[in-house]
Amino acid sequence: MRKSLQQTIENRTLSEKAIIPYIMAGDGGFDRTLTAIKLLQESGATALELGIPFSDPVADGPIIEAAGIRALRSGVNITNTLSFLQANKDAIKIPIIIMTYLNPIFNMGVASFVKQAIAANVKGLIIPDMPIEEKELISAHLENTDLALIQLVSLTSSESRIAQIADQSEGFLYAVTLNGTTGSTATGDEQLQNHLRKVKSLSKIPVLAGFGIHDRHTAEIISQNIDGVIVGSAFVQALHEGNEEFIHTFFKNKVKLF
Ligand SMILES: O=P(O)(O)OC[C@@H](O)[C@@H](O)c1c[nH]c2ccccc12
Repeated sequence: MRKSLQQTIENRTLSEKAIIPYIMAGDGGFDRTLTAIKLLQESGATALELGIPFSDPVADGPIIEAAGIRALRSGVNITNTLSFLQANKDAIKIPIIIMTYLNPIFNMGVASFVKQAIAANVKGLIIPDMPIEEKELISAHLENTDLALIQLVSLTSSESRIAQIADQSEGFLYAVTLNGTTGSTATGDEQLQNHLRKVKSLSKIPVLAGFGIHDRHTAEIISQNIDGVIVGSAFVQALHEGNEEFIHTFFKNKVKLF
């Protein structure tokens, strides 16, 4: 089933690339998260990746880890994040993608998690510590829903592995641009461009790149041969510091922040 997240990404203006910011749920309080979501959607974000704070965020670098610690300290978890989304469903116009590790989902119970995510109008899921071989644990609960289970390919995945993962991904395919944690620095060098061209050629669904994309310039270079980018640490940092200028520059506009 082709899920609506894929359609949203394909429907963007042809000349434009999709931009999906990642932010940490409840960093600075849920009021601030709502303000940030409104700002980003008005600025032109295609969708939003919302991270659930977790005590052992293996894929995350220092900026997102610190945001996670702030959120955890103020009591943010998967349940109150979904309640927050459900309560603000009408104000949130862009598709929300939840990024969480497997453990919090299992703690909550997969069926109950899926039910509440759907009630909160969540459109996508990124679960970085779930290998594709185990996706049935979640995907069995997603049949006939509009919740897309997004898969990741890494720089070291073989061609046949990329093809296999692309085939099973929903919404879009997430191409990780570096071997490391979030918040490192990616460059759009020729080797990466070749890799992304290859990923794009092996995928029937849109391809977005993420990890280390820290400014507009890098986003433009990296998205040349694919459909768009995901940008986390740079937005998390800018929002934490109240740095409106960074967001204006990234989206090339002037929507008011706080
Ligand atoms: O922070 P960066 O370098 O811009 O990377 C994207 C990213 O933050 C987001 O997609 C993400 C945050 N935590 C993750 C864990 C795994 C995969 C992806 C993510």
